[in-house]
Amino acid sequence: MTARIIDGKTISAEVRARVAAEVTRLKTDHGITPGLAVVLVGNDPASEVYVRSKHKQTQEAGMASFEHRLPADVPQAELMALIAKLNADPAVHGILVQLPLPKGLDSNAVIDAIDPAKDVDGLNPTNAGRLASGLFALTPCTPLGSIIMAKTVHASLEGMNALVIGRSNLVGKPLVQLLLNENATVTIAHSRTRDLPALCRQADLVFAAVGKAEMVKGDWIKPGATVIDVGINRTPGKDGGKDKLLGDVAFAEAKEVAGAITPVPGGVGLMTVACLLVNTVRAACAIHGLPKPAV
Ligand SMILES: Nc1nc2c(c(=O)[nH]1)N[C@@H](CN(C=O)c1ccc(C(=O)N[C@@H](CCC(=O)O)C(=O)O)cc1)CN2
Ligand SMILES: [Mg+2]
Repeated sequence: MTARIIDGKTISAEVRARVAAEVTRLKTDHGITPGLAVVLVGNDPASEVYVRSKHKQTQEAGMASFEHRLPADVPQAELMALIAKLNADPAVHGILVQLPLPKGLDSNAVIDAIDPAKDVDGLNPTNAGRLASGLFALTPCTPLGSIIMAKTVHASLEGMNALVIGRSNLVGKPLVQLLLNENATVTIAHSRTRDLPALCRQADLVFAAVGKAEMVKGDWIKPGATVIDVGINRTPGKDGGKDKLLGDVAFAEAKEVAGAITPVPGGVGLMTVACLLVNTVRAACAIHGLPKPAV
């Protein structure tokens, strides 16, 4: 059996179209233009690409995009002052600080300083705690996108055995909470987990978010399982050729066993930016006291 490919390009385009329709409604019915501020510190090439893509897609959805670029040696106090300014700006409904920050800057302090109502990355401890408590929360974009992708295969995740490999604040931990909200039975695995292949073979849903190229092998996958690959591992191209992107799953092997699988590139990564737009619209509605939008 060859797995169905869960196509991030198509699914993210559908999400972005729904966001654009919601933005039109907010402008027409309420005179609100959702605004997203993205802060990029330093000039990490991958971060530059992601920030450009966020700017372009925010504008395409009809929202206001504010880009703030700071040098890698910016003092922490100056970055904190920018966050305070954005927190107070009524045109800004979402604030995102591109990660990782250059060495010497305290990203926890920065994330902590973002107004939870504008924290469209869902990383502020208030949003993390609210998500864990089952309350309305802005939730991290990659886990949100991963759930949307899994639900294109299974209308309900209730009762399914879900394995999350990785326990980062950006992906693994919030993904566990989102899966619990879907009534899945969740196991979280990490670098100290014993016999990961055996654990993986029991999972109906596998979410791989470890950051190790092709770590999850084809014979770890239960036949027919759904595999969501969150890994984006950049590996140098052969003979000085273009860099290659590899997921955390050995795709060629896994697709012969799985029922459905996301590719890398063209999978979850594309959902990250689409879900950022979703969160910005959700934040704008909540800030203006409007009901949760249909995105
Ligand atoms: N503040 C944040 N920083 C980072 C996040 C985040 O969610 N918030 N996630 C990643 C980077 N990221 C967005 O910021 C991101 C990663 C990947 C993609 C994407 O479109 N991937 C494509 C391939 C693109 C390429 O060629 O490099 C794909 O998978 O098909 C978008 C956004 C870390 N930092
Ligand atoms: Mg991400």
